[in-house]
Amino acid sequence: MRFGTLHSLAASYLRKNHTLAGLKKGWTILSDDESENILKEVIDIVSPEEDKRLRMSQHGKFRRVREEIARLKENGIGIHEAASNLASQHRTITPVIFEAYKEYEISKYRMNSLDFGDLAIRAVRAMRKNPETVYQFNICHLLVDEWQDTNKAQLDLVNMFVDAGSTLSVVGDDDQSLYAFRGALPHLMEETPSLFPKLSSVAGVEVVTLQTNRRSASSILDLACVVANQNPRSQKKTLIGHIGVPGVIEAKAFVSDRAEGQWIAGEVKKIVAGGTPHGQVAILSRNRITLKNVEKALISDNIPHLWRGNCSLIRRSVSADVMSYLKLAINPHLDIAFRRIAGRPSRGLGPSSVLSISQYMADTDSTLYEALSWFIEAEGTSARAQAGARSLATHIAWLENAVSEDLPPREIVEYVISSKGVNYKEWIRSRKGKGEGDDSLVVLADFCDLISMQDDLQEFLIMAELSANADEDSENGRVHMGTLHGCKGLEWDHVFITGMEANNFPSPNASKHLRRWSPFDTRDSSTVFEERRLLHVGITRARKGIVLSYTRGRRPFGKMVMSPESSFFKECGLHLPELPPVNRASDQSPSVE
Ligand SMILES: Nc1ncnc2c1ncn2[C@@H]1O[C@H](COP(=O)(O)OP(=O)(O)OP(=O)(O)O)[C@@H](O)[C@H]1O
Repeated sequence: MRFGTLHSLAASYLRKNHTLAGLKKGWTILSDDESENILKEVIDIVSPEEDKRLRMSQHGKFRRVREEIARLKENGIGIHEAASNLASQHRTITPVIFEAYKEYEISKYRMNSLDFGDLAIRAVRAMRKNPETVYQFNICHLLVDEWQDTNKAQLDLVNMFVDAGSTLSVVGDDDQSLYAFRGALPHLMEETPSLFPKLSSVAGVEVVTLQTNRRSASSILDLACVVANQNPRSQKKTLIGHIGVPGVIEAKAFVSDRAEGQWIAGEVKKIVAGGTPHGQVAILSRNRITLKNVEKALISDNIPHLWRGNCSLIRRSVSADVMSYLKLAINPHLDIAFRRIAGRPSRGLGPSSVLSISQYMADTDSTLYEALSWFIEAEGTSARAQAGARSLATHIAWLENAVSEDLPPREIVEYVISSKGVNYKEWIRSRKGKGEGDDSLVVLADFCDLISMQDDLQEFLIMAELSANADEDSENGRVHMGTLHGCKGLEWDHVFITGMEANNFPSPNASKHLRRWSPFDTRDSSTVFEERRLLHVGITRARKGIVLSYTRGRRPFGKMVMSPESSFFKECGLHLPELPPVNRASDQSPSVE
């Protein structure tokens, strides 16, 4: 039996069949930072000002192009399909976006690398051309959880196995579909029976509705159903509670975020004093920014807490440096990794040296690695830069050789960090307090510990990127803080949902955002359906108690912003206590509720 994500299934296929997918041995997955850096360079090449939708700040342009390319990939639209789309009468892609997409793909091709969005698309394309390869995995049954979050590219991947004779079970909940903005299809559960004609014609599709909930108290489930049933649906949602504890639902109103934070911190203390561990409490919000004051209150009250988010070991700067060396070891053409480590440790290769190496690379269509050899001999290269380039070239050659000789990953890392090789550790030590985190050496030790458990470098690099992209596990000894999007699949005894303001939740930007980014499935685009599903997910995380809180005046960025309460209170039939009239003094009061 094999376990994994659809991404990792596609990655395994590509490892086995890299040539069929147009990849060379040693291909690597780019981290999000690496893909972003490539895209930033692409933006400069493609004259985005020709697209009137892209007449905005540099950062705005970049974000928009990045998101449009991601959407195309999530919808299974590779560069070939994008070219057909551009040429068609009903095109949904603009010439500038297509050009950016193409340049981005060319850069990745040159670097023998893929981004996350490529995995399913590239595997499916190779499978379609070589159908016999689908049988390599010998999958007779496939079970996919969280099916409602599947995008078109992943659906195509699943379909390849189904077409090859595999049976399929999917588990999901349309009311927990939160990723339309990332390409998930909002009615996937409902439509699934019709999406697999092969299964329907052979054995039929059996739909099993799971209504018994063994997590939450009945009153909490009733509230969740009230929210879910506000959305149009073919069948009314009913959940039957099975745990025998009474649920507590509270709606709270505060004049200021400071008051809200202090109240929540006080409640957490009471809950913990009653014998519940910190790890059984979560404070969630539509946006991280509305949790700022809660965090301050938790810190002031010395309440241990944990932010969920992208803080994994793999994402730390030190790990990213060492990973770049490792990626270069198996793929010396990965320019983006090369650029990261050219000056880490510093070796006389400053930005201008890296720039001339890059220019040579662009002019001669070579890689940075090849350009390095040119740079060493080039006229005008300073002795210091020359020495730096020479030492770097020696290191890369050593690393390449180590991989071809199958040296264990731990020995390769040892070369990178120790004085017998790159001497990275010493450099990090010397940088303490000069831009590197104080705990960098600890992070480096943790990373080395992790690598010492690995046998296969390429597999490790692929899996490390995949796992760093996944959500982190919650830790039991700390109050969890995070966004509603990040809380899927988790559960706590007590949940606080803050920031229930009209200007925050439902997010006034949500429909605009969905309309812009879901050009392929616009059914939900002008609605708050997805925001309701988000609230539904938040409520169903709680076992025993849920608090929904509204704050009249917040200072998200220093300036006070006032807002009426979220329309969700009324929809839920929850009544808020009345607040005193607006007045500067009471708005600063820490304890008005
Ligand atoms: N048969 C059972 N008996 C007792 N407890 C159960 C049973 N099945 C599930 N549970 C408990 O119910 C809770 C929810 O289960 P689980 O996480 O599997 O549901 P889910 O449908 O995946 O939830 P969601 O998708 O909403 O996150 C868990 O605490 C789990 O331990």
